[in-house]
Formats: sequence, structure tokens, C-alpha cells
Amino acid sequence: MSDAVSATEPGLAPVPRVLSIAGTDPTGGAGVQADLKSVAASGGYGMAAVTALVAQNTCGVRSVHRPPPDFLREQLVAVSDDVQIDAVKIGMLFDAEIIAVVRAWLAEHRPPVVVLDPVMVATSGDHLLQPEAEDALRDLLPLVDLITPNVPELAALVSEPAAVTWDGLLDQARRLSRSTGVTVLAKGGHLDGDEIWDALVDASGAVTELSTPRVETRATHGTGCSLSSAVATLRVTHGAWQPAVTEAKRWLTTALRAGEELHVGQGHGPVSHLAETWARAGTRLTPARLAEHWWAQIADVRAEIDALPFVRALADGSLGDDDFSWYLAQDALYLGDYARVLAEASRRAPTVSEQTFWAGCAQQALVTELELHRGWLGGSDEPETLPGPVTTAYVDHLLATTARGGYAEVVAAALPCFWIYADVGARLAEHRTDDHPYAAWLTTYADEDFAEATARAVDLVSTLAAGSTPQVRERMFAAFRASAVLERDFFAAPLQRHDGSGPTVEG
Ligand SMILES: Nc1ncnc2c1ncn2[C@@H]1O[C@H](COP(=O)(O)OP(=O)(O)O)[C@@H](O)[C@H]1O
Ligand SMILES: Cc1ncc(COP(=O)(O)O)c(N)n1
Repeated sequence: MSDAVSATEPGLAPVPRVLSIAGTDPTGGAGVQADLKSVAASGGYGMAAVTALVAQNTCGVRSVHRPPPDFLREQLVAVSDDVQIDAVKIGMLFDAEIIAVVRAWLAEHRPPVVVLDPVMVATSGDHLLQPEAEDALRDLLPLVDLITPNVPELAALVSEPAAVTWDGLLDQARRLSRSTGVTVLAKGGHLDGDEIWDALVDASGAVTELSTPRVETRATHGTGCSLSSAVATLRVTHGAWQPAVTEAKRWLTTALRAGEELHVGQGHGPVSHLAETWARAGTRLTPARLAEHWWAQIADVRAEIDALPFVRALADGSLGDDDFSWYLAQDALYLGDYARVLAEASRRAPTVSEQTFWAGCAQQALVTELELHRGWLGGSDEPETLPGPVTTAYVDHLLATTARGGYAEVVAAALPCFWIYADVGARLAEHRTDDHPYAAWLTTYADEDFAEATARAVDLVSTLAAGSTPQVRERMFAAFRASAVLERDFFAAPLQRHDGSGPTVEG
């Protein structure tokens, strides 16, 4: 292998210099603000000349201030006098006078790549292009390289009603491309269905269809702006439309998935333009990353649990009846107090949804406790066994955490009982055979509702921890780890009680 590197290798290719000519969005989700983030996320250097100032937010447009068109001309000339522009993305143009300025500038300084997002009406229904300027916009189309209309924009450009089927949309896109001689990226986001289809149609009629699963989210403000500026940037990098659009769509889907994590606005929030960059750089603590980290931080304890003679004997069926019954009796004793801790979490929960969730878990713990007595422990409702030292230590840890700590620590301490139990249970259930002495018990371990509750508990606690101060997060983790260690000791206790070695409770 040669040590020589090609100039087109990622990182060595020149950075595309991309100019957005568009309106503004002070909430940063659409317009030039979104374009600058998209260009940056796609590896380009973003610049912006403003066509109109828009007082808008995630709920809608309030008013538009259009500065004198001559001032747009001055901005454009100032940029092109100084900077070599590799690509232009054109967005909101607002009226015919602005369109005339852009048209004149393009005639003189035509950059190699020009993408036009024919912005007409915002998602909120407000006009971003005056209806009487539609003809001027149509006349601008042949001067660009790619047009990226959504369903209603494509309909307006071909002066027809909006397409309601994918074939109808493709047909309109073909005709627009043929009449303008320009490639069209027809976006199907406004059509129904779990899959979203977009299509690249060139003037020869060649069609490339692209589909992505529809992301269930309200964070769709500015998707059109973001996609078109990413495509303009990536067209410079890749030198062709198809790889540029494919890559931009993949990126946009990730940005859409992470949009709601930003908590921006009460209406349709923005996509998270830099989600992928942040994930790669590891700069942002997301709930998912935190959960992964906490799980890894108790890998030693989990490995010890898997290696315990009790867990192995439960899996292969060699566990003695007496030890199994003792374990169940301890579990029942534990669950009674665990339910009180969950009820306390419910009492302290900051939202109704969390309050309901923990209350449901408390009730479920009690139902399981009763089932243990009635079904497995000979029908008695009253515990006959005294709590062993580990059961006492575990319950004391939980109760001390509720006494000393806040809501965040209580739920962190409660989490291992869900998470470790569900994890061990799923693996134990794989050992189930019809003649396994504990077959029925192994089935209850891998209960689907319990797996669902576990996923919710992990999500709730990790979201809380990711949003807490480092001090609170540290206390949450300490409570979590202590419970994980006690889970291990709880699984060890049934067999350890015979050898007199006692539990090893971590301090
Ligand atoms: N919920 C979603 N999930 C996945 N992709 C989406 C979603 N909403 C929009 N997109 C994608 O974002 C781009 C722009 O969407 P669209 O709604 O069609 O246009 P506009 O934002 O201009 O109204 C398209 O490529 C579309 O496929
Ligand atoms: C300045 C400006 N340009 C474009 C849009 C369209 O946004 P969307 O993609 O949500 O329709 C917008 N709301 N504001």
C-alpha cells in the first residue's frame, strides 16, 4: 500500500463554500439559520444573504419585514466580490422584486451549483411568497440546477391541484423537469404513509426513488430548508445529485430523530442539525449514552451475577427445592418494601405521567408478591420466613435513599431491580424446557410487560440523570450502583446462607 493520499479523501477535499439566499427564523429552525447549521453539518462553510426578516417561531409566522431589494443586491455583491462561491441555496424570496435581484445576480455570478427550494407557504400555512410573485418564481427555475418542491409547491409550479398519490407526484415532477430542463427533487413528506418517498427526476425523465421510514415526531419545522442546503453542500463534495441527496436524506433522518431532544418551542420544533456531529464527538450527554455508560459501569457486578452458583443452578434446573423456596420467600419480603419505595417515587414524581408509571409499578410489585404467596409459597398471605441479612440490607438501602435523597436518587436506586432482573430473566428464560423443574418460574421472568416497564424506567431515570447537575448525577449513580451490588448479593444469598460466609455488602 502506498503512503500517498488522494486529494479527494475525506478531510483533504476543499471545504465547500455555500451561500444561502433566504429569509430568517429567529428560533433557528428554518431559513438562513437552519441553512448555516445544515451546511456546517454537511462539511461546508456556510454564508448567508438575507432576503426578508421574518418574525416567526415554531408555532407560526407573525410578520415579514422585507428590506429594500437593493440591499439584498449589495449583500450578494459584497460576498461574490470577495469569496469564491461553490454552491448557492435559494430559499424564501418573498416577492417579485427580490426574485429580480437574485435573477440579475445569478446572470452575472453564476456559481457551479444552484439549488432552489421554492418556498411558498410555511408548514403553519403562512405565505412566504406573495401569490402574485409565483410567475416570477417560475421564470427563475430554468436558471438553477436543482429544484426541491414539496407536494403543494410542485402543484403550484405546474398550476395543478396537489398530488395525492406517489404516481401523481412523479408525473408532475417529470413534467416540471421537462418544461424547465432542470433536475427536480420531488419531496413526498406531505403524502400519507409510514414510508416517505422522495424522487430525483432529471430532464431526460430518468427517476431515482428514495425512501425513508417516517420519523414519528413533531420536530419537522424547516426540514425543506435543511435538506436543500445539505444537498447543495454535498453536491459539491460528491459531484453528482444522487449521492448528495442520499447522504443528505440519511443525515436529515438522524436530525429528525433527535429534534425533540432539543426542547425548542411549543409548536413544530426544529430538527437537531448537529445531532450526528455531537454523537461522533461525544460532546453531549444524551439519555441513551448515559444509560449505556451506567450499564457498562456495573459490568463487573453483572458478570458476578451470571457466575453465581444460584443463577447457574436455576438455569440448569439443579437448584434444590428448599433453596428455591427460600429465595422466593425473600423475594416476597423484598417486594413488599420495594412497592413502598415505588409508591414514594410516585408521590414525588414531577409529572402526572411519571406519577402514574411508578404507581403502576408499585401495584405490580404487590400483585407479584401476592402471587408468590398464593402460587408458590403454599397459599399463605403472611410471610413465615424472616428477612435474611441481604434482604434487610437491600431494603434498608432503598428506604435510607428515600429518607435522605430526592426523587432522582430514589428512582436511580429503584432501577437495578428492573434492569438487572429483566436482563438476567431474559437469559434464564432461554433455558426453559417443558420438563425443567422451574419452567413456570422462568416464564414469568421473561414477561413482556415487565420488559416494557423496564425500558420505560431506564428511559425515565437516564433522562433525569442526563438533565441533572453533575453532583446530583453522581449521587444517582452511587444509589444505582449500591442497588446493583445488593441485587448480586440477593442472588448469592440462597446458597451462601449454607456456607456461613455471609454477604459482601459494598460500603
Ligand atoms: N417525519 C419525517 N420522517 C422522515 N423524513 C421526513 C419527515 N418529514 C419530512 N421528511 C423529509 O424531509 C424532507 C422535506 O420534507 P417535506 O415535508 O416533503 O418538505 P417541506 O419541509 O419542504 O414541506 C423530505 O426529504 C422528506 O422526506
Ligand atoms: C425564512 C423561512 N424560510 C422557509 C420556511 C419554511 O419552513 P418549513 O420547511 O417548515 O415549511 C420558513 N418557515 N421560514
